[in-house]
Amino acid sequence: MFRSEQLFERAVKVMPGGVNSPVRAYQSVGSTPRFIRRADGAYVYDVDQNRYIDYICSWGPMILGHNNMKIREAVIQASYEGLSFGAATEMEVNMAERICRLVPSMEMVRMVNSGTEAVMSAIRAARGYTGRNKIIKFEGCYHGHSDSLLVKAGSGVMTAGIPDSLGVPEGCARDTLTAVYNDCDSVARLLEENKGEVAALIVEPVAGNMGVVEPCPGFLQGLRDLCTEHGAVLIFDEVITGFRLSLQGAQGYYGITPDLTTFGKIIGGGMPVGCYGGRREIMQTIAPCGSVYQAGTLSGNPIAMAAGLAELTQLEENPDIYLRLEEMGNYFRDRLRDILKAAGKSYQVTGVGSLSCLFFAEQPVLNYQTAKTSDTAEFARYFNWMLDHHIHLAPSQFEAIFLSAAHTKKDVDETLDAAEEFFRA
Ligand SMILES: Cc1ncc(COP(=O)(O)O)c(C=O)c1O
Ligand SMILES: N[C@H](C=O)CCC(=O)O
Repeated sequence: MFRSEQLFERAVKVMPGGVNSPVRAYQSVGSTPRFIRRADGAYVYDVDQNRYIDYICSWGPMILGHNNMKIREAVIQASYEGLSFGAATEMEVNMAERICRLVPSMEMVRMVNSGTEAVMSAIRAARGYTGRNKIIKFEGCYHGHSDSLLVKAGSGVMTAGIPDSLGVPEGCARDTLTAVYNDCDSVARLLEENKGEVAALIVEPVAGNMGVVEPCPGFLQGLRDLCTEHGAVLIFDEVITGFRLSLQGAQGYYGITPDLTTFGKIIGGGMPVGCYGGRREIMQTIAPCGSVYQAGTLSGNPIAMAAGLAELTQLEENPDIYLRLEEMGNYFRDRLRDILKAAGKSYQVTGVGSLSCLFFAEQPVLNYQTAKTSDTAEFARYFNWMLDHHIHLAPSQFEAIFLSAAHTKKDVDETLDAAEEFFRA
């Protein structure tokens, strides 16, 4: 028996599903999770000494590749000074200044410890600022696991087919309205029907949790206009797209300015971090400036700030990384489309920059409903074939394929050769 299997046997006895986050459990692909011992560059290595080309990249933060030397050194150096102080530090000022300088819509920021916390806090700020309760989110978008956002959510909840989680009181979900991604009319209708009651509209500017679904031309601008017209706060959840599509995230890439933005794991270089920020007048409602309460014992943790700053510094100093990722992403998607065509398959390849997805769906994927037409059994077969060929994909049809600056053309070709063999077979 392999060591991963042995560990999984032990894990399921003491952890729900054997994991600390549901998507890792491989339930929807019917195999055993590989237990990862270490990672370097574009590769992860499991406890059975197998090397895999990794396209999870810790769900985004490893944009520079795993075990980046400068991030590792920054973490080691910071650790000599102490692991946590629960007090103000210079490092967190540096981080806040950096984010505000790089992302013009961020006039003020507050650091937190995860994407979930960032989004939950941004929603609270928007409610406090507007004095309204209702929010609009999109079916299939995932914004972490806070109560009011576990409504028709993507990611693990979509994979497990439980989009409305048990344990969320009816009252928490009642104020969450859901619209159809890429459909501004569905948003306009909700805003009209709930006139003067909607505090915020939250969107993943590129949806990355129902597979990858790009915004149609005009969609994000339409949301901007509708929010302005109805006095609702526009929140871009850039936990996946932030510092990935560009140094200014998706908002820079598409040229749309939200009122608030959430960032997550990528600003921690792999450490548990998130932040929310945006317009000064909204952020000044946060305690101790204002009466919207939000706090965190470990927020702005010095080790996490050091790691994040080392990551952002490298991205800022090497802007060609984004050009390379875009080129590599286009190459990956184009060659995959050619492979499918040659195999007579009409599956959908989507994506932008370093984010891609292969939907086992026959029709174009524009939203949650069309994403759900995917043949998930066929995806599972593909996933396991790729895993057997040492390619580490996200174990769900409804997650993204992440490229990093460490992936070479050889890695991508090796991956696509395995895919080609699968479709030929
Ligand atoms: C767009 C988006 N928002 C929020 C979250 C929640 O972040 P976390 O898992 O760090 O709580 C995630 C990922 O999980 C995400 O992809
Ligand atoms: N889709 C999620 C992150 O973006 C997957 C990570 C998780 O929930 O463990």
